[in-house]
Amino acid sequence: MLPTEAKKKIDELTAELKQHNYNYYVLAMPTIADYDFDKQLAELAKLEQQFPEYAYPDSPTQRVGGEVTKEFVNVRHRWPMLSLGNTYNAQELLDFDQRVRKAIGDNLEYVCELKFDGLSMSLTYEGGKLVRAVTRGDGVRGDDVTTNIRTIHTIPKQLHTGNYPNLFEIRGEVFMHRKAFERLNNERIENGEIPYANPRNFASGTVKMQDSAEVARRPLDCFLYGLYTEKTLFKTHWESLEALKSWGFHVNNSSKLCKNIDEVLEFINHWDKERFTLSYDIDGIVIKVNNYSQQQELGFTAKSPRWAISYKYKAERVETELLAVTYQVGRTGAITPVANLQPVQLAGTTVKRATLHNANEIIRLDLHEGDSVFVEKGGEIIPKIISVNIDKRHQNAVAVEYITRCPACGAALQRKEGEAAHYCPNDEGCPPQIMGKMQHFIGRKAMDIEGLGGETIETLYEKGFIRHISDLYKLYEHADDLKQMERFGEKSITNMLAGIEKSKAQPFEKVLFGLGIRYVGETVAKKLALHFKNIDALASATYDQLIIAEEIGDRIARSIIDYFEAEEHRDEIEKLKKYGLQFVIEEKEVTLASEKLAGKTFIISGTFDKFSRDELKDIIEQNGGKILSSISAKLNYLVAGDNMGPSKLEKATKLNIPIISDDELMAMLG
Ligand SMILES: NC(=O)c1ccc[n+]([C@@H]2O[C@H](COP(=O)([O-])OP(=O)(O)OC[C@H]3O[C@@H](n4cnc5c(N)ncnc54)[C@H](O)[C@@H]3O)[C@@H](O)[C@H]2O)c1
Ligand SMILES: [Zn+2]
Repeated sequence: MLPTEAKKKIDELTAELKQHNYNYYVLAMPTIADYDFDKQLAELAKLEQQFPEYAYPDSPTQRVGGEVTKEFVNVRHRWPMLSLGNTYNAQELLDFDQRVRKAIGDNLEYVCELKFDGLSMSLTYEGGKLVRAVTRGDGVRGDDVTTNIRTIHTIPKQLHTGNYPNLFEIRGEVFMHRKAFERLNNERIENGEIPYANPRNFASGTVKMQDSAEVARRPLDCFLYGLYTEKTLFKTHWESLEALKSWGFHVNNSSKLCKNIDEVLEFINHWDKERFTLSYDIDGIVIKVNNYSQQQELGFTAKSPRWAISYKYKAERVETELLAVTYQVGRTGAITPVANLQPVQLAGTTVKRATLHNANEIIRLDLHEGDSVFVEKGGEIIPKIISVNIDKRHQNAVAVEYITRCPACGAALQRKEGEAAHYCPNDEGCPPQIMGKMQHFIGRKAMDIEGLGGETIETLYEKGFIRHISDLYKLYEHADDLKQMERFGEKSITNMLAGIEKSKAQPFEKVLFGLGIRYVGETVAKKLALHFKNIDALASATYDQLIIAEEIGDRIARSIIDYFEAEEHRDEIEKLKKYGLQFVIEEKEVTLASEKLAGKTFIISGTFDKFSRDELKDIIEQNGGKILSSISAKLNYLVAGDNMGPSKLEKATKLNIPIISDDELMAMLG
């Protein structure tokens, strides 16, 4: 290669890889597969070796890829947080083993660990208390995300007495279990938000949120895998892992001590198949030299330790043809472009469609009609188009152009500031939105109406029988007309009407979820119902009153206020009330355990290690106490846990209200 060519290529690759690092670490929305990223990085490293005069000192080959953000206080790491070299095949691993043995001799052991696919976190403990949690950032400095990390139940906030040093740092991986990911991602899809591609991105996006109440709603977990102390306490990594377990840390039990590289390869092969049985994603195996003094001898490169390496599993990928791009309109009006593909086998299933997320994705792929595309389904649950095979593009192929009007109702699409999705604004007149809302309402998790399915809703809508949710409850007036219709037997009509009648008994929380208020998923609806007890209290709640409720943050509070401001929503609720739906929570009979808190009022805020907020609330009420909905001079006690919002704290302090812990509350009960 000519030097001028090399320089151009180095410039290009450097710029491109930096952008990918930003997408991956800061936005948590990567646009290229890890495998391709690593291939490009290796290409750049090779060119830099041949033409060192053109290499940039801050090249992505020399630095950890992340950065610190402006939203958090940034903290310098006592020990830099590095990356890991990676390999994708056995030969590269054997080369690693050769290099290691050349440097330290043949007398060595390896520890093999699962490579959890999340984001690394550094935790500092002082006197057994968690004092700080910091992201890797650029490796030298990271973001202080302590309040968010405190919401993770498996991270101890206070260690039991033990023989741990007074000050130490421990590192691990924060991740999200696949089940939680699916549940929350489905909620996002239902709410018309853009889903995350995989649990890693979801976890990474969550840790960087400003709203700790929202973080608490998204269950994260953490495995710890590294101890850092001023004085070396143990001879080997394996011993330190054992100690971490005994101090109460969540250490993964699959790790294995291996005598040689053959045992390492065996471990890798074993987990290549077994990894799908885990409840979380791993993207490979980490291999570490066990002995600390040997680690020291091997040392570090600018970016990663020489005593460790990762073996990464490849995601399965196939090539197929793009048949057409179609557009779906969700119940919230969000438009989702979908790639319809020539059916192809991938990871054990037939793939016919892949999501394209939004207009940006089509631009990123530079998608043209009839393109041949690479589709992947690795840790990702939703198949995704990774890239286009440009070599196979037809001459004169036309670029795919995003629609400007709603495919269902023709309204001009809108795009909100800062959002990637386009919306159809015509929520009162756009058929898929109206039907989508009704389908959501009758669904199993909402009103669970027997004898009425999604397709029937479509037919009833098309025939003009229903326009709003409330119309379902006057359907019986049309029983005779319905029986005249094709495909509807007398029996099925009777069943359907009975199902609708029965749904009037569904509890308030289900009705509330069924209304389809943006961001009010199943869990949030439950919390709101418990807290506000009835729809009128919820509808008239102020912003301050809303964010006091458990798990309700800024975003949800605003959405609720918007919803109840709309007159058509209030009218609809009045109609549903008249039909006899439940808009008040069913009060459980409370048997008083004691009268010790009689006449006293409480507000519970923050998160607690030993109790959920609902449990504390029950305890207070069972002992005669009362829960208030907002901080005022009438309040006797604020029970505060971790992560209490600063505004609440300020208000309580101003009003001179005693702030007590859960332990102090228990002490009041004797
Ligand atoms: N697709 C993209 O756009 C894009 C962009 C940047 C980076 N990436 C991917 O990220 C990788 C680089 O990221 P990286 O620097 O975080 O390196 P890495 O993820 O390959 O390896 C280092 C990390 O592994 C994690 N880890 C998990 N389990 C571990 C264990 N048991 N012991 C020690 N560490 C463990 C730690 O968080 C550590 O920081 C690249 O190889 C690439 O695949 C992708
Ligand atoms: Zn429309």
